[in-house]
Amino acid sequence: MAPSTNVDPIKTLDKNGQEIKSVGFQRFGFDSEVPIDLLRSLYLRSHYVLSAPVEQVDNVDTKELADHARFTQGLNAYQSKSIYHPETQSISYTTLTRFPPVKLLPPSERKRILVTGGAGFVGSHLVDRLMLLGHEVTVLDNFFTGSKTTIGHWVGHPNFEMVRHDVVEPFMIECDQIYHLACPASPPHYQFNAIHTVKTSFMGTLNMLGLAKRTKARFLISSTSEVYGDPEVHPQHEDYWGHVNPIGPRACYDEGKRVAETLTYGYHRQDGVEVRVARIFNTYVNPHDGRVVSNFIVQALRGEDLTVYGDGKQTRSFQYIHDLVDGLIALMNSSETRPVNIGNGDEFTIGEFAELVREIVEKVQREDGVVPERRVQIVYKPIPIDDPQRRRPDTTRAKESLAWQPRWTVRMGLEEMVRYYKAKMAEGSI
Ligand SMILES: O=C(O)[C@H]1O[C@H](OP(=O)(O)OP(=O)(O)OC[C@H]2O[C@@H](n3ccc(=O)[nH]c3=O)[C@H](O)[C@@H]2O)[C@H](O)[C@@H](O)[C@@H]1O
Repeated sequence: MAPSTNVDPIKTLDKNGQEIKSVGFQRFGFDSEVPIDLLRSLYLRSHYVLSAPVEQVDNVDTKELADHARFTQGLNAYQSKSIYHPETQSISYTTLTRFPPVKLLPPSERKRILVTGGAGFVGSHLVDRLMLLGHEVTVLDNFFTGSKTTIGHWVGHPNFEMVRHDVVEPFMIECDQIYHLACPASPPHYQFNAIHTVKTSFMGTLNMLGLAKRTKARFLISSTSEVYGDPEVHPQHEDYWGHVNPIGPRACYDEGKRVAETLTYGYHRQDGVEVRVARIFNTYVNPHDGRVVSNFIVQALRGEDLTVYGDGKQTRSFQYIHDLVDGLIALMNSSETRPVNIGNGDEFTIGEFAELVREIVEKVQREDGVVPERRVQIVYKPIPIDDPQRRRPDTTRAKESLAWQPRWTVRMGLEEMVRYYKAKMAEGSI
């Protein structure tokens, strides 16, 4: 059952019109470069579901195959296709018997890397990269917002381990590096159980710092632009102390991350733990996330109106996941111990962003010959409490200390994301 090849694969061009064929780089003695096509082939891997009635499993809809082929471009040998049977609402999973090639590193270069929250959106993309680069990766996740399907394609690989574990409880393992990403990050998710969110930030970070201290592992925490709150300084530089409401509905996350940073520097000063602090700014995310990028794309693809909260004049600056993963790996392997903003400086009002998503979805639909029944509209809903009014990172420090700057414009990233969401919709998983 070979995927259709008579479709034009998507191509992403950089700011100079050159096709982007790989992500990552070699810096600070750590090689993080992998082909982008290989990464794309992983995204759809365990979701690679085709619809077919039970009796027709060998003859599935080629339109779905075409949508997948368009996104993944190749590497069919490593794809597995599960089958969804609509009439019985059941799924026949296919598990992988062959993994994509990973680098063979000498033991002296192969690191044992722990990724907490490794089944989340950022975590799973980081895990893909670290695995392809030949490291030994252990994922800890409680699967509250993360999902096994994001990293299922590595289960069984000799370099990979996945453990269901909540970081609020201690965890013992030997490791060289810890990427501590575990914490729900979407406002509806982190407000769902505010106390557990604070506990995750405090107890989780305490436990992982304790582990770093015992093993002498280098510790990187994913902090957030939310430590700046509703900022009075624009753009936000790392030296700005922030403007956070300590008792509002967002406080469980904002204050949680602030105390997590406090703990991190406590262990650094008192116990000499090697620490790295990444303050991550808005990043494109998975469907069902509840944040603005996924809401708008899914709404536009479904032909539903785009919901702008408030008057849409509040601003955000969006970065693509590959840039973020590049930034995290560069920071981990650099000698920078101060907090570093990782984000894209292209600032949009949410109203402008809604229009951009609508325009890009329309462009993709035109390319695919889809004629929507009507043009989706932009509708306005109440603004959430304490919603920050302006947000844009000052990334001077990342540029100077890590030689890092974003490669993906918002438009490039959005086009790829729309294609990805479309492929997932075609298989029925959105
Ligand atoms: O990524 C960040 O830097 C941080 O900010 C996010 O918070 P926020 O920027 O408010 O994320 P969204 O929920 O995506 O909202 C962005 C803006 O779009 C608006 N929005 C959101 C969703 C929607 O359907 N429509 C809409 O207009 C929100 O009101 C807000 O003004 C999250 O709290 C954190 O994941 C993260 O650490």
